[in-house]
Amino acid sequence: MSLDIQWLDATAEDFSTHLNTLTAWEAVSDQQVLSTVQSIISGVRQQGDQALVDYTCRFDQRNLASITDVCLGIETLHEARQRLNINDEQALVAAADRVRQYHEKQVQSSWQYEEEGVLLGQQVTPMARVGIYVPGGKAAYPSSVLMNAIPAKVAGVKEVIMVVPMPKGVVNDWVLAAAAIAGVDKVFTIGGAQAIAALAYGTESVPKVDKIVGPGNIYVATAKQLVFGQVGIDMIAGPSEILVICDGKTDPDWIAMDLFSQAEHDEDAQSILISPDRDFLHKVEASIKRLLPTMERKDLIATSLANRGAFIWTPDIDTAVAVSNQIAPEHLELSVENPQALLPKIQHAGAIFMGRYTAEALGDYCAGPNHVLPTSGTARFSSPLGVYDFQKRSSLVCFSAESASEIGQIASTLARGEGLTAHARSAEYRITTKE
Ligand SMILES: NC(=O)c1ccc[n+]([C@@H]2O[C@H](COP(=O)([O-])OP(=O)(O)OC[C@H]3O[C@@H](n4cnc5c(N)ncnc54)[C@H](O)[C@@H]3O)[C@@H](O)[C@H]2O)c1
Ligand SMILES: N[C@H](CO)Cc1c[nH]c[nH+]1
Ligand SMILES: [Zn+2]
Repeated sequence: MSLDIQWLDATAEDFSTHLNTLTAWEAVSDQQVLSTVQSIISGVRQQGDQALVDYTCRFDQRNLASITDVCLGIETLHEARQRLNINDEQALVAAADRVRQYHEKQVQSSWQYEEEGVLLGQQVTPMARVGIYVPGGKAAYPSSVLMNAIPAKVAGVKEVIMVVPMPKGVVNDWVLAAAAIAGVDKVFTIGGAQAIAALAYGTESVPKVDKIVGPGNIYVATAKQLVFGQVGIDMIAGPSEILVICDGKTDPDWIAMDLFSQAEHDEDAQSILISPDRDFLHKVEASIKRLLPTMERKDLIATSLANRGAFIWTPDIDTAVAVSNQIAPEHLELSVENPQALLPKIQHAGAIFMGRYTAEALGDYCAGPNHVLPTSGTARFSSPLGVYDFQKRSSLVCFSAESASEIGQIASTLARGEGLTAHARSAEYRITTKE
């Protein structure tokens, strides 16, 4: 099988240009996708359930009589769980337990403090109803059910509505069982932009939610970007990414398979290996050539590697880290002897996998941390999906008569400085003049 993958040299003059081309991915950059998504969103807003039925028949090749064919209640989820074999069910439960334990550490609590007649604080409350998008086009993702729903439930969200496309109407027991285990309240087997529009605006059957989280393809990402403001969103998650920094001493087959692990998600997934050892890069290339024909998704992997795969040679590990910081990858594997020593130098990465034994795939399923992570360089400013995404904060303010009088003077002065006399007088009513 022929292999088409870019080779880059970090010391070359045109390196940055190549790197920028390789790493650029933007949801709302494709005009055709944008106009398709806009028209789907307005279709759902105008025609509600009927539009959902029509789009789902068209895009997921389903034969639906009515919207009720895509609504699944809790009993259906539990029936799917019962159908799983015991080993598979136990693996899901074990993964869910690890994910829950990790996320319980993220819970933020309310706090208050008092100083001289003033009480100040922050009250933390869960969102009431959230929508989780679970991708289901090219593959089904029970692990994404756990990663999206568990933090919501740990945060205390009362109602978790899940949407997941079910191409050709093929029921995936894994996905439904994961929803049962994670405590999802309702499932609609719809996907793409139409599912996002339904959650954002509500239809006769799909309840409008406060926030939509979860990854998806370009239609999903574009739709999330367009409905933001109407509802909250977690992030715009693009195609999966892996960047491996290796000192050249890990088994090349392991690294080849780690690169495949993200390439097999999507034609636009990004898989990059950086090493200061040129011979090692060649060994990994040989491993890829040998192993690729053995892969079930060999064509998808080959396309992905050709589109956005790269071997990057750097003069040393520090330069490898600098290049990685420039890319800000979703997943960063530090396949080196002492990953702890590199940690302080890592500025941007969604998740950091430390040491030769820590395959990124463990993080995708059951390590504990969330696998919904910032992609496309957004790790520069955003973080993994977590309990904090489902909690919101209200400020608390309480003044005694004396403190209202004292601090009110400052408010009054500033309000008059802004020319806002109602503000000023509101504060002044509470100012008591001392005899
Ligand atoms: N970041 C993460 O945690 C994570 C986890 C799992 C998957 N992913 C990513 O999620 C993505 C999943 O994509 P997917 O396609 O498999 O599933 P998906 O569920 O995101 O998309 C499927 C839907 O796309 C819509 N669609 C497809 N073609 C269309 C067209 N021509 N016009 C209008 N709508 C169309 C359909 O409505 C369909 O239901 C991949 O990029 C994968 O890398 C990310
Ligand atoms: N690697 C994906 C996130 O980028 C998550 C996933 C789910 N299943 C397998 N992998
Ligand atoms: Zn993965």
